[in-house]
Amino acid sequence: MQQPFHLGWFLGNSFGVHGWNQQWGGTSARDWSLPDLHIDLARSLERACFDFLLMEDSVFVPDNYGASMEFYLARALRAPKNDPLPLVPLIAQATTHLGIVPTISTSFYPPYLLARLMATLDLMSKGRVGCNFVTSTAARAAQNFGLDAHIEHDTRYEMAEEFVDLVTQLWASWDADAVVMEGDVFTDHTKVRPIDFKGHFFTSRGPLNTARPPQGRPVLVQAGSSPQGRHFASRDMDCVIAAYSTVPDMKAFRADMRERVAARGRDPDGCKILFVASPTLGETTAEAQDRHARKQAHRAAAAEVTLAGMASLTDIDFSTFDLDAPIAELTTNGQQGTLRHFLKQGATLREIARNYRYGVDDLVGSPDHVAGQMADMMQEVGGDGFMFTGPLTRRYVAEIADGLVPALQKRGVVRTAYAHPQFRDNLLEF
Ligand SMILES: Cc1cc2nc3c(=O)[nH]c(=O)nc-3n(C[C@H](O)[C@H](O)[C@H](O)COP(=O)(O)O)c2cc1C
Repeated sequence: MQQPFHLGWFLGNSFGVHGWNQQWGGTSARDWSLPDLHIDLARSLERACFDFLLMEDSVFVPDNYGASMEFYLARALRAPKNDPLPLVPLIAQATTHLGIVPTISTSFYPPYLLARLMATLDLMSKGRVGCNFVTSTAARAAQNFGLDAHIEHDTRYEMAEEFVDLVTQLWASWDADAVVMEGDVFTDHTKVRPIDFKGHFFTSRGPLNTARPPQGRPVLVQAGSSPQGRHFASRDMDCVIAAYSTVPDMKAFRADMRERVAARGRDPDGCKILFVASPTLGETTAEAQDRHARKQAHRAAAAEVTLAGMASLTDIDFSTFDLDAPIAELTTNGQQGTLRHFLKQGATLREIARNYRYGVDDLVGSPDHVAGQMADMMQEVGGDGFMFTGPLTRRYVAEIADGLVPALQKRGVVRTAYAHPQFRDNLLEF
């Protein structure tokens, strides 16, 4: 009997514009700033017993392609985009078990504010939130927060580790049994303590002025893939998400992460590793193959969209490069692991744009066929699950939640019911 695996949904472009100029987009582009599409998504994921919904975020309008904001704004790529945090309580109200993971920048968020905000959300949702920690990667983002240039890549991760140290201590500044509500006493003051945190980057006295989060601390998630990103993730994270497109790359990442987690004195099974996947489904395998071929042809014809997307993640203006010249090694202060994965996919930029796979992209077929492919892949990789991602339309969500997941459930490889009320307990269940 195969060990079951976990399912998450990685919502790229988060609370931005979805479905604009796309078939099956319905009214979601016009209604982009309303929460309805996200709430529908969350309800579908819960019906399919997903562990969690992760909402990406970024805090800048890109101008990395052609030194102008035009490419991005004209196509609604990355802007406009609302802050995803206000969606969290709305989704929590609309669901009962789904984990909800907004993205937080450790480079720009004041740690005390973040600790209080996440504790509040964990209390409001009775223990169902998590936090995707990113260091933010764009110079433009840094400039929105008063810096001339972004903090150096590895230093950002040192800050991130200290940030997590501090917020974790703030969450623990109230004992679990501090609120007693006995006689005249609401809170036992002996169970609430200052933390007097004095780090290299951050200082905070504490304690938090709200109570301890029900999970002790929200579920901690991270997606860095450089050696520094992996090192950061290994100390505290409950879950690491990664975008690789081949089984050997997935296996190598998993083995490396588990080694790093063990080297920190932790049980490697305490840190779940989930891989990004975008299946293409059809009622028959032939129909799915046809859809996949059209998707690939579309990508090959729209090289600029791929290159502009990568430009905004790496601060490299690919519009200035010869698309057919051999591509040299490039360096970035942005997303280093992502750039490395991108450059591996061809000899020239045109070839890379044509071939580019963000995650596991070649799962193609009927729901039952893809469920078999995914089960086999997880068996080979060793765990711990997948993060679906793709163009957010209600049609695509239904294909995954109401087509593919029931096929996975039939095979017994994903859960059919939640065993626990809280997010971390479900994540660590198997
Ligand atoms: C699935 C996934 C989701 C991510 N979500 C975000 C995000 O919401 N915001 C962000 O700034 N970076 C995001 N990243 C980027 C990572 O935080 C990280 O910068 C990137 O993977 C490169 O790793 P490195 O910085 O360690 O080189 C994401 C990466 C992956 C693979």
